[in-house]
Amino acid sequence: MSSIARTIAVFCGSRLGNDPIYQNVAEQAGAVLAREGIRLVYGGGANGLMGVVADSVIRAGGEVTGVIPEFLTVREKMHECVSELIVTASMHERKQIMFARAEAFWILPGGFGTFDEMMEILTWRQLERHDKPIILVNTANWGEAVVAMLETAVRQGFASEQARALLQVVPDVETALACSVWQERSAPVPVDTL
Ligand SMILES: Nc1ncnc2c1ncn2[C@@H]1O[C@H](COP(=O)(O)O)[C@@H](O)[C@H]1O
Repeated sequence: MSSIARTIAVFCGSRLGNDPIYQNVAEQAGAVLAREGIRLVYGGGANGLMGVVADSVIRAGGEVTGVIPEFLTVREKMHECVSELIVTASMHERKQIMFARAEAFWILPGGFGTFDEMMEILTWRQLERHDKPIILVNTANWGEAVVAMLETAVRQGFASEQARALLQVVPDVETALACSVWQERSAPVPVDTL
């Protein structure tokens, strides 16, 4: 059975970026998730766009799960007001929990950490460890360079067109929502096989 995801992981920056348009999209993402009754799973911080998305969901009465490694609780200012906060022993445990709980992934503007999270979830899909939608919201074309990198790999013969197509690139959050269709599985991939 396919339906819109009930829990969506958002990967985005722990900084705000230098254009208010990035904060706007983070606020919109939170508002849309809350409006649709979709739980947000995210990195658990109060800083940057991560904090903006979480605050926006909370303000609109939605549900938020934050997942943060113990060593980042100070540096990324652990969010105190989320519905559920999971403090993990490591970054790997954080990623596994976010992966297991989410039924779709939205990539919003961010930096190196966001790129890492996107590439990992994308390569897990390339390796057929899951079939959850991965959607990059390309606000103000912020993702141009990362998409160009993927397309260069295809041109150079290091990746297939099919693998490139696993990342959906959309202009806005409403389109991301429409693409967040997930096929329910009776047996999800166990996270310890990743
Ligand atoms: N290597 C990493 N793996 C997973 N997550 C990471 C890594 N480095 C940083 N992060 C987290 O990603 C978000 C966003 O980071 P930005 O660099 O601001 O995009 C943040 O929670 C980092 O802890």
